[in-house]
Amino acid sequence: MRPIDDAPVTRDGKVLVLAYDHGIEHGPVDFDPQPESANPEHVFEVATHPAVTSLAVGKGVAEAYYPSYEDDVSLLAKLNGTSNLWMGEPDSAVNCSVEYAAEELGAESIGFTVYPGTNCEVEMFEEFREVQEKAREYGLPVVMWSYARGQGVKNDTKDDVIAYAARLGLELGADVAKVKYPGSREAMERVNRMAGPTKVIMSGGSKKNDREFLENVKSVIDAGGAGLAVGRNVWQRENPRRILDALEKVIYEEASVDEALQAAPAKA
Ligand SMILES: O=P(O)(O)OC[C@H]1O[C@](O)(COP(=O)(O)O)[C@@H](O)[C@@H]1O
Repeated sequence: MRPIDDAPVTRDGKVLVLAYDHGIEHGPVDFDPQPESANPEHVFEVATHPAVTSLAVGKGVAEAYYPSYEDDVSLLAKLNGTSNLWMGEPDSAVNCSVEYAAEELGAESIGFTVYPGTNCEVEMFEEFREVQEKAREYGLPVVMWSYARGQGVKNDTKDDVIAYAARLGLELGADVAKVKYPGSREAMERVNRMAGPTKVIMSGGSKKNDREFLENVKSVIDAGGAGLAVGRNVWQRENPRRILDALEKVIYEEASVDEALQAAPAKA
């Protein structure tokens, strides 16, 4: 049984995960462009925007801040993560269980990173199996951060590699596969086909200008993708709610990029 369609973590079948696990994955450097983004409370406030279907954070941030927001934000518990200080083959430490996420944190969905192609792939696939099966017991949808990288991967932005990463989401039982943007609408259509019923969402990436960012999102939606998981392109902006207004138009209202930009003008 796939729990995604009825779950409160989608809106009209679409997905906008606000990602905020960067304190683990990248460290303080990501917060420097907008210092207030280092304060989880600021990002929880941003996550109350109606365009956001869930907020992805690790266990510690969830424990400290989610109790004040559980009525207004849907928690996606990110169960594994590794710091940028780690210099080994890509891997990710499991630092929270599905049981803890569901029973203690109040999570409504689960996030888990898998690096296909790493020398740690066997262990990561096995860890994902445990998480996926336990999440099924709790009826929680699973979002797989599917990032091909490691010694087996020559080019992690190649469309073929991204299509493979999305396919692995289907093969391993993810409800949603989060992949890098493959560069064009055509490439994204193939990525979607490979994933079957697994919803595919694009990873936001480093901060871009409004138009370039929204055009990438628009091509994902036009290609049949479900949406995106985005961190820096929202909370590294001075006015995160403005870009969320524009994303709301593009993702849920089939607006063009021009329409979305007009509805959320820079000097509103
Ligand atoms: O491993 P990478 O590519 O450096 O980025 C990982 C980060 O990107 C995300 O997947 C998405 O966030 P961004 O939109 O800021 O790229 C985060 O969840 C994660 O912390």
